[in-house]
Amino acid sequence: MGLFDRIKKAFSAEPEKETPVEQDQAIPETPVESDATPVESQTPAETAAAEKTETDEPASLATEDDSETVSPLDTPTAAPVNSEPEPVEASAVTEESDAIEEVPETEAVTGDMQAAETKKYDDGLEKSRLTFGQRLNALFANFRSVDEAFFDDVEEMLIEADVGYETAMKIADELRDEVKLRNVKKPEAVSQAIVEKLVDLYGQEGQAEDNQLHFAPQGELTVFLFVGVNGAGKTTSIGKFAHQLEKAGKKVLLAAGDTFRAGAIEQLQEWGRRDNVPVVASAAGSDPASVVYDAVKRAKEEQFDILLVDTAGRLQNNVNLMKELEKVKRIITREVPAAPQEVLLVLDATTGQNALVQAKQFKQTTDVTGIVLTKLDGSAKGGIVLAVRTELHLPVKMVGLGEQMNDLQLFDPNRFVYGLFKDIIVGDGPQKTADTDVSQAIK
Ligand SMILES: Nc1nc2c(ncn2[C@@H]2O[C@H](COP(=O)(O)OP(=O)(O)OP(=O)(O)O)[C@@H](O)[C@H]2O)c(=O)[nH]1
Repeated sequence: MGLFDRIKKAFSAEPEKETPVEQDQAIPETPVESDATPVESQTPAETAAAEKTETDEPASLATEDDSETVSPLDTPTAAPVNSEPEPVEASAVTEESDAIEEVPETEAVTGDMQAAETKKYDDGLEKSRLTFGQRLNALFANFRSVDEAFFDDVEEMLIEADVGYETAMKIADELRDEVKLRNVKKPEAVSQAIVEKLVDLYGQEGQAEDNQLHFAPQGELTVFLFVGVNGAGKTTSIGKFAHQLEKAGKKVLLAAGDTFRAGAIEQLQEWGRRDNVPVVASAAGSDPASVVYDAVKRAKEEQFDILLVDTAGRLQNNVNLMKELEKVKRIITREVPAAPQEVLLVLDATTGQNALVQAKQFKQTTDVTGIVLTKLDGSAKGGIVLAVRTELHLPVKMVGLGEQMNDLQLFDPNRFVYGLFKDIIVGDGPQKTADTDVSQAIK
């Protein structure tokens, strides 16, 4: 089954209707507990309600009390529920009780959380979705037949949607073959074929594996280095990420490696206060490598789990700043040979093709392991994810889908594609999915 079929199946499934267990029987009323779970106790119903009203504060205004939200990254390795299922009332157990076992409460809880995550993607991608939808509509408004002029229009539409030139050509070429093969003539069938092609591109080259974040084994220090141009969202992403790691029970330390801009140090320190996470910082203008050295030393001595390193915004073509970045990286590796586990390039999705150019040059000069694509919520250029993926072969590991503390999400291609094309993909809207990648991210 191809990725596209899997997505359609996942999102059009109606599991509730088939089970004899009522939703409130499947989900226990009592607060869930787990020794392994540092997340505040919360009933799944509360979790769902909180997610529904989506009252979590904007990242810029966040306080320490954000207990109403549970994001995927809040989900630690262990499921946030008792491993012992709540007993189901005798009256609810019928001869169909086999089916009850097929819907364990853990799955129901996970389903609620997954629905909330899907909603974040849907909301965050609204602008891009509208753009794609409008472009497809415009394309088919003057549709006469599937001829060369039509394929030229398709190419143009895809380029405008920021999927990248190479990707646009590739899709248009494959579409020509597909249309011939299937003998497709109707606009709906052609538009479906376009979406299928886009979706298939995500499925290629092991996307499911390498968009994972890599952490050091338990008990060892993980270091993530954040790089990118000014204003891309590095500091904000670190702040959001630290918040989620901390809530997942990790001991997190931040390093204010952006010593170039005094405001950046203060900004990170402010995040440290909100997240209740310590920050290693030095005066503006000091050597970033020495700040990072101090941070690694402290992280090792005090047995922190994760160190997140902020760096100064730099243009990818500034040789000196790029050398400085290499020095920072060398120091980390000298002190912790397996680190940094991730060098995350933060890109601002609203900059479209410019983000692609930046990524190309950073990739040439630094060992970037993945992309954090921010501000997708403010961008109509969601197609850029495709371009980064197919033209640079760099995995998108996290996406910024809004200004809330929990709007930094692990990148999930299924949710992303659905969020982008849900108006076109045939289905009943977001339902439970079997995807558990997110909870596996934090080790
Ligand atoms: N809407 C939205 N805004 C975001 C997102 N991520 C970051 N921002 C905003 O983008 C702006 C810049 O973010 P910073 O974190 O300061 O960027 P930076 O890369 O650290 O910038 P320098 O410190 O100048 O290098 C801030 O106003 C953030 O609130 C996102 O996913 N969505």
